[in-house]
Amino acid sequence: MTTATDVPVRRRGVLRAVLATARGRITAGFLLLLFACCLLAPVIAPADPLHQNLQEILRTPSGAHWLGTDSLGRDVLSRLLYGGRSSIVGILEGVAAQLVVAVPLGVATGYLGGRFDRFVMRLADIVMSVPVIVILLAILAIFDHSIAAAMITLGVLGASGMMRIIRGTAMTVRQELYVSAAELLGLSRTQIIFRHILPRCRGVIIVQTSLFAALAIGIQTGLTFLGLGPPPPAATWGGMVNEAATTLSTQPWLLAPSGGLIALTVLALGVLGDTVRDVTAQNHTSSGGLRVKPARRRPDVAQAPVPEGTALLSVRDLSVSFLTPRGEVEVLTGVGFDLDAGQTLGLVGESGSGKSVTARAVLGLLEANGAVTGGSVIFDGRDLTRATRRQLAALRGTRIALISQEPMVALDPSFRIGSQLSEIVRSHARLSREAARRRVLELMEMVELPDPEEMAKRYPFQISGGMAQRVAIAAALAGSPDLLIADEPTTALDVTVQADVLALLRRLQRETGMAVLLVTHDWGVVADICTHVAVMYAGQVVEQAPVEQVFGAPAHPYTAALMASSPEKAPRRTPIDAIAGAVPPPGAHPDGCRFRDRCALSAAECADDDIPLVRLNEERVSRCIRTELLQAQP
Ligand SMILES: Nc1ncnc2c1ncn2[C@@H]1O[C@H](COP(=O)(O)OP(=O)(O)OP(=O)(O)O)[C@@H](O)[C@H]1O
Repeated sequence: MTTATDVPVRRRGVLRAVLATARGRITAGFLLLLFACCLLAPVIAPADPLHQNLQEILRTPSGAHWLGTDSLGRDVLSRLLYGGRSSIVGILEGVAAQLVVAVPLGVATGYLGGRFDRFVMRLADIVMSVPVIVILLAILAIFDHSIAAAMITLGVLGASGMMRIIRGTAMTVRQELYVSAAELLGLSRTQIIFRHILPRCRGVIIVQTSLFAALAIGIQTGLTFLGLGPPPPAATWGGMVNEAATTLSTQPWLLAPSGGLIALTVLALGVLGDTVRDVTAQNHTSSGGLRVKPARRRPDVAQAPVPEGTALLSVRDLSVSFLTPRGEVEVLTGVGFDLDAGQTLGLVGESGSGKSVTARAVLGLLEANGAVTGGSVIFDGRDLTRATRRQLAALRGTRIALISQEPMVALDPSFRIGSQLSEIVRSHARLSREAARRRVLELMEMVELPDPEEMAKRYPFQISGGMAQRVAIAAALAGSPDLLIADEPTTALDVTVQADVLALLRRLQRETGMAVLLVTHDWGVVADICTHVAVMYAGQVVEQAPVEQVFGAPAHPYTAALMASSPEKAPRRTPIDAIAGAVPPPGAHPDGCRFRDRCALSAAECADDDIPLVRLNEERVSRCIRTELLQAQP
């Protein structure tokens, strides 16, 4: 789900997420310290880097010379610090040149495409074929050994690689639905580039920049080592390595400070780049830089309508947080429910109550800025919150399948439906082409697609939304899952088609005996196919019970209000009884009962403490202390 707030979330999130990892903190800290020390060299260096003392040549570290002295008795630490200044300035010049060329061109070619893209790409091909070292040597000769000129040239020549990568990312983002929506809403190209494309490219830009910086240090050191940089006695890291090499047999220590510092700097830049890549990649199982707390057990919470241990899916005390510009916000708090084979549990609630996040957390598919911070998701006896990415990937599609609101998004428009289904079928079982074809036709029949043979030959854009949802259901069934998670599977469909798809889901569930977790905000859908319902409000389950009991008499004022506001319940031509106010955003919930500000039955004690789930009967729980009052109402 992409919200209007996503862009700033990502902008602030990368730095925080990098710093939340140990390697991010260590490498960023080391580089910052190095940069600060080098830039402050005139203030902190213990000696003049050019001052020679022939009485004290080739000394090992001592109190007077922390890193020893070189063959002319100069203080190695001071020379390293001063040499670092020119290295850093050179790197910054190269990085700046690379960014100035690569970012605008990469974003523009990826987003605009067309002739401009083709022209720039051909130019990039030519630049990439140029031998960089020859050009650098020529530049150094022309510009009198100017490292700045060499680094700027390196930045410009290296920009074509970075530009290609940014272009690829921009092309992907261009195809996202929210970018199309922004275009339809009339945002200008510049606005779209700055609001949507650039923030998504930020990760790759940082990664490429740190890799380029590492490369630039290597090349700069090589050039100064060969004496192609500033002439002696100027302090440069490469020059120091050169000096150390000449005295290697008499004083091997001399190589350690310069060689070690160069190696550490290159390593730190590489690791920092990797860390940025890891936190910005859509690594759905990463903690997104959030600290995972052990499950908080609340002994007073009676949230197990099905006895613990027997349910196929048992979500216990699940908490999920996201990193946002306002810091870490808890979006789910102690969510719990059970779902057994053959049951269909409807997760209902207003927009923003946490239904989709719950479904994604069960699948281990939270966005990179989110993480499960407590609780467990026990599926068939295994805690999925502790499963590795590989284990989760092995479960998804086989034992747990997902169908979403937008079936078309899951179908690749460039392949025929039959071939896409066949690929999925063959990923689950080793089947010959012919056996896979038969299985595809069988699945298509199962989901009641008319004329499967003919349908298999069609492309996704040649079928309707309802048909596409049936194809998506067939794909989900290919692995014979035990649990099907359906996130608003009928919301995008025509009303008549909705009924058909629901009937299909009901029949398939009856025949296969799978459990279904259905996210919806439609009570009609709940009444139609659910056996149980869990009502969510502001990141908590406020009531869970079998559907008949909920429809008989809601046991939470929110359930009652939600049902009353349902369009299906309202008599024709009467206004819908909408719930006043809105779901409080995560992080801004009132104390005590989260619904109390909107609740007609709210009393002073509702604000006192967190309201626990109270067991009303064997199969029913409610997070309300005034349930009797509600049920006494006509
Ligand atoms: N990646 C994210 N970063 C920050 N906040 C998020 C993220 N994803 C979801 N949220 C927040 O979590 C809350 C619950 O979102 P969720 O999508 O689960 O609601 P929902 O009940 O499914 O609503 P809807 O029916 O509109 O999809 C919302 O306040 C949403 O803004």
